[in-house]
Amino acid sequence: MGNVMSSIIKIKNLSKSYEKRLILEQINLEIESGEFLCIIGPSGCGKSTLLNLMGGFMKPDSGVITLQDKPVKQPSRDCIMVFQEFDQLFPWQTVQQNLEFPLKNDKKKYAKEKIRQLSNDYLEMVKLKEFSHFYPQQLSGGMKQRVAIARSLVTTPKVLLMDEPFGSLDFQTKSELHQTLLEIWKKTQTTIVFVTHDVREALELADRIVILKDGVIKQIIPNQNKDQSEAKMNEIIKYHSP
Ligand SMILES: Nc1ncnc2c1ncn2[C@@H]1O[C@H](COP(=O)(O)OP(=O)(O)OP(=O)(O)O)[C@@H](O)[C@H]1O
Repeated sequence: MGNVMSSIIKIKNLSKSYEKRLILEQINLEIESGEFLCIIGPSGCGKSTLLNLMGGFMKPDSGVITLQDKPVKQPSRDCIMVFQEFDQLFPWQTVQQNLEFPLKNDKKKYAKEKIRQLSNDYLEMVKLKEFSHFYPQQLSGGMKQRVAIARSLVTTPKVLLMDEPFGSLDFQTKSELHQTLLEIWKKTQTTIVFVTHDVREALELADRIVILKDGVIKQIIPNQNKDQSEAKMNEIIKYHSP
């Protein structure tokens, strides 16, 4: 028989408003363990709000989100967020020190050698081994984002939440990062929830694409075969555009 899939995140009847303006209305969604899910939708439709709720950075007005069947009440090491801004790195620390920081503070109390080994492994995964002694200000935007991804994953969270992480990068850098991210995702089997307003980016990356609009999920489009044809693009744009 086929795989038994299990949901790692369950969102039930979730609503959220800001100052009486309803942003998300009765959202229901289950995210499978190991899945790469993209959320797309027009600007201001509540994508970041939904991601922040999943990460425990804010509370819903009603409804519930569970991570491995436990209600999400606050941010946790199991569910890490990567933002669009590059300046999440500590400027006074080298690339390697930035990567080792979360490991040194992890409740697993890694030995020194293990910390070095893990940081080296992840630097290799994001192809930045030769830059381990560089400081963030010596790196390009794309490189900083590679470090941010490595730092988020080095403590092996269950879920990675990414809020338009490549939004301000050029096309070439973006495609390189897509490849790196897909490689790491396959290797680590982390569940990834990725917010973007770029249809092509969603088609390149996602197993499933959630289209959010007017406070509700308009459609969920399967994309296991990463079909980037014009027909598929149009299928999404049909729901996505105003
Ligand atoms: N803290 C807040 N207080 C009041 N309104 C807010 C707050 N945060 C977001 N909003 C509003 O809620 C709506 C949804 O915002 P959100 O950032 O979730 O949208 P988004 O889909 O991520 O947008 P974008 O694609 O432009 O980043 C927007 O209209 C925004 O102005």
